[in-house]
Amino acid sequence: MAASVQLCGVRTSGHAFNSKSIEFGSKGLNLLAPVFTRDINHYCRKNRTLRVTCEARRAELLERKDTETFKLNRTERKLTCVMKFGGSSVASAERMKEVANLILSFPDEKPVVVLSAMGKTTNNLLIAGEKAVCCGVTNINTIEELSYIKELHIRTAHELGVGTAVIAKHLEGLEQLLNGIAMMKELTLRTRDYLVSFGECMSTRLFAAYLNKIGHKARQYDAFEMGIITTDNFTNADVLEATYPAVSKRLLGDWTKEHAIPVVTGFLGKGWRSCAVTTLGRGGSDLTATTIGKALGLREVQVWKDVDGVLTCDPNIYRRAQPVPHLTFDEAAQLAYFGAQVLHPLSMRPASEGNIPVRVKNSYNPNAQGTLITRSRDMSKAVLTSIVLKRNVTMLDITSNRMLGQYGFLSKVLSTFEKMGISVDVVATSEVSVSLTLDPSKFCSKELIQQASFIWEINHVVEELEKIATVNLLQHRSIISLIGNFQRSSSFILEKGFRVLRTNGINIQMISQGASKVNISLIVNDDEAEHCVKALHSAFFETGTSKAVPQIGRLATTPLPCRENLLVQPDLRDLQVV
Ligand SMILES: Nc1ncnc2c1ncn2[C@@H]1O[C@H](COP(=O)(O)OP(=O)(O)O)[C@@H](O)[C@H]1O
Ligand SMILES: N[C@@H](CC(=O)OP(=O)(O)O)C(=O)O
Repeated sequence: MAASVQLCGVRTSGHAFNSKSIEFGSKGLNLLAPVFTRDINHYCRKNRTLRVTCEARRAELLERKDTETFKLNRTERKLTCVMKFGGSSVASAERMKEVANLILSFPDEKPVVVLSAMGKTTNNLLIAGEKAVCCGVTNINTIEELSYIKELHIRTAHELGVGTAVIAKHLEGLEQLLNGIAMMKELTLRTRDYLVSFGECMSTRLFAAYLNKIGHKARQYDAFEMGIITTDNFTNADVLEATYPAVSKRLLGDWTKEHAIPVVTGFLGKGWRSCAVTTLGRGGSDLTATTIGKALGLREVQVWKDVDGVLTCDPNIYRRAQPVPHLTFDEAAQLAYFGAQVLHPLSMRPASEGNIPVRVKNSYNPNAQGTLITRSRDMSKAVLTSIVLKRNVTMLDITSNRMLGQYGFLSKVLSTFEKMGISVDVVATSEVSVSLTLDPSKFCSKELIQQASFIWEINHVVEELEKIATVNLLQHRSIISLIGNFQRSSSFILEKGFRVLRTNGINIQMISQGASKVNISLIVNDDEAEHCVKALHSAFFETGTSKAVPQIGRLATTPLPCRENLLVQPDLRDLQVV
C-alpha cells in the first residue's frame, strides 16, 4: 500500500496520515521534506505506536533511517463528521467517483459516510413492487423498473471497476422478493420497506468497494445491523433512544480496531419488536445522518444535495430562489415540516438534542457556501428566511354553536382525529369554531395512499365530527408557510405579505402562527398557490433595501437591508405582479 504522509509540517497529497496525526517519538525524527509510506508494517494499539517503513523522496533523506516508529495522537484520529449524500449525488458511477474525490479532498476529516439509493432507485423499487402485485409470477422480468435497476447497478459496478459480486446477492434477492410479491398478490408495508432497502444496500456496497479499490479502506454497514433501532411503524418509523449507545458502540468499536471509513445505508432501521427492516419515511437518510452525528457526538453533520443549500423557496417553483446562509434548528425543522423537500422533517431533532451543527452543501458545486444550521444565530437583521409551499392539503371548518361558552369543544374535535390516527397540520381556533388542515401524505403509514382510500377516510372523519358540529370540507388547498423572525417582525411581515396578496387578488382562507414564533401559515387555493409564492418571494427577497423592517425607535423611513445578498430584480418572465 503506498500512501503519502506529511512530516514536520511539509504537506504531501496523501490521505493516510498527516503531521497532526503523527507525533514524533522520543528520537525526535526531523525530516524536512515529504516522505512516502511504502508499507505500514505494524500498528500496535496497545502502546499507540505506528511502525512505518518510509522511503524519502529526496536522496539525502535516505541517509536517515528508513523505518521509524511514530507515536499516534489518538485524539486526531477520531471520526470527525458525517457526510451524507442523497440519491441525486450518487446517481451514477461518475457521480460516485466525484463524491469519493470530494470526501478524500478533506484529508483532515474522518467522516462517517451515509448514502441514499442511487438516483430514483427508491421510486423504481416501489413501482416495481406495485406492478409485481398484479403482473403474475411468470412476468416479473417484464417489469421495466426491475430491468432498469439491474442495469443501472451492474453498469455502475463495471464503471467503478469493482465487479458485480458485491451486489450479486442483492440483485438475486430482489428478484426473488418480487416473485414472492407476485405470488402473494399483496405488498404489505413491511414488505414495502424490505423492498426499498435494496436500494441503499446496493449503493453503499458499490461505494465502499470503490473506496477500497482506490486504496482507501472503507467498510459497508447496513443500518439495520448496525444499531439503528426504530418503532415498528413501517414506511414511517421513528428512531428510538436505544439507537444512540448501540450505534456509538458499534462504529467506535470498529473504528478503534481498524480505521476504515464507515459507509452506512441511510433511510433504514430495524423495528425493535419485529426485528424487520423499517424505513424512516421518504428522504429519511438525512435523519440517519443526524442520528449518527448525535450518537458519536461528532463535530458536524454535512448533508450534500444537488442545490446550493436551503433556498428561500423551492427552486422548482421559482428559479430565483437563493441560498439561505444560516438557519436555526427550529427554523430548519419548521421549513422541513411544512414541506420543503430539502430536509427530512425529523432530521433536526437529533442535531438539536446533541447540538451538532448541520451544513447543507451542494455536491455538484462544493465551493458554494451552503447553509449552516445551528442552535442560534444572529437574528438582529433576520426578517423572512424562506417561503414553503405544501400542495394538495385538505381543510376542515368545524363549527358548533351548541358549544358556545362550554368547555371541551377543541378536545372533542382533536380526540376524533386521535382515535382515527390522523395527524393534523395547521390549526386556527375561536370559541365555537376550528379550522384545520390534514395532509394526505400523513396517511401513507395507514396504507391509504390511494386517493379513493383517502376520501373514504376523510368522509369517515366528517361523519364523526358531524355528531358534535357542522363541518365544511374544503379540498385542493395549499399551505404557504412564511419562515422568519416573527418574534421581532411579525407585524412588518404580515403587513407586507397581505399587501402582496391583496394586490394579486389572492384570498387567504386561514392563518395560523405557531408558538415558536418562527412561522406563519396561510391557506390559499391550490391553483393560486404558486403565483402567491412567486409574488411573496419577489416582494421579500428581490426588492432591494427599501422594504425592510424599520427598527423600533427609528424613523419608519430608515431602510434596513431585507437580505443583504438578495438585491436582485424580479424576473418578469416568471412573475407578473399586478
Ligand atoms: N427550500 C428549498 N431549498 C432547497 N431545495 C429545495 C427547497 N424546497 C424544495 N427543494 C428541492 O429539494 C431538492 C433536494 O432534496 P432531495 O431531493 O431530498 O436531495 P437528495 O436526494 O440529494 O438528498 C432540491 O433539488 C430541490 O429541488
Ligand atoms: N432513498 C430514500 C431515502 C433518502 O433519503 O433519499 P434522498 O436522500 O435521495 O432524499 C428516498 O428516496 O426517500
